[in-house]
Amino acid sequence: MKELLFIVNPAAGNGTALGAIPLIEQFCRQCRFKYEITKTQYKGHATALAKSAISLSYDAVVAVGGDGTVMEVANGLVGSLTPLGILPTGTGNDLSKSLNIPSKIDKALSIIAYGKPKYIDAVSYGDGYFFNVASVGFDAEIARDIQKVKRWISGKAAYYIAAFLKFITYRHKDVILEIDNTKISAKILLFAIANGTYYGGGMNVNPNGSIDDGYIDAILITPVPRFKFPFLFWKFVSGKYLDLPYVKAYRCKKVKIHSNESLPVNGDGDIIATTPVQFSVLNQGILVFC
Ligand SMILES: Nc1ncnc2c1ncn2[C@@H]1O[C@H](COP(=O)(O)OP(=O)(O)OP(=O)(O)O)[C@@H](O)[C@H]1O
Repeated sequence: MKELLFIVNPAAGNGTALGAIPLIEQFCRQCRFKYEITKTQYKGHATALAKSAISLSYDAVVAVGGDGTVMEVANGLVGSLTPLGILPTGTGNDLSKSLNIPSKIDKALSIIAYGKPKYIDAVSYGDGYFFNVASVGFDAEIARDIQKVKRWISGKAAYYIAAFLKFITYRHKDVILEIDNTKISAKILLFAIANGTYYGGGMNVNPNGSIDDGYIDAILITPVPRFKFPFLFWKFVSGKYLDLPYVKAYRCKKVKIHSNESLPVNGDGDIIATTPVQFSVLNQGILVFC
């Protein structure tokens, strides 16, 4: 008989995660699983809850929420033998998309109930780990500004408004990148450090990436004329942009980013740091049902 712990973020997906609780209970009763459901009370709580669950030998600790919740739970489990389960009930759910976890709750629950966990890589940024995609530049500034927009508007509309405002106001940034042993000075539209493939609500940033190969894909996008944005945006969303003259991709183990200006760093949809920042890949960092 399986024993599962569900960590539910009541704030995720405008209440979608909370709405999943009756389905979780019904599913676990039908499968005759032992289960516990606990709700987070504050930002960061999920990491503490997951950490203290490691010694209790659950068959899985399940993050019920969006990318932020998953990152917090995963940070509590990284390096342990306790597998992570994911019920994608947030606004973005990009890591789930990178891992092919279905968005329907009953199907995602079946993967945890009947699937086998596999190792994926984690990427350290000093204070913790991210598991999908980090970035600096255009999209990281949107991730920062979205918090202000959310005071007035919730959900995806907040993202579209923050993105539109950034499109009008963005100034390209000067950075120095150290990608393994190669040093590059560049002006960037954005620079992505990708472990998974999808981010920003389903954009295919890293079409050739693999989340379990022991490598990071570093993707440098240099300035693009503003009038070309709409055309390139479509290419970016569909993952058909790596051969454009503005784009260079590197497969590596370590990345450092320096800049004169302190720049926000987005990791799995949240601001996790500011520059300077250093990333390194941890191969087989966490077990996940996917
Ligand atoms: N009880 C809580 N109250 C408020 N915020 C919380 C609570 N528990 C966790 N959080 C925070 O909620 C944030 C959003 O969570 P998550 O990303 O899972 O949901 P989301 O709906 O996908 O949000 P986003 O719009 O960021 O994608 C996380 O940064 C997390 O730290």
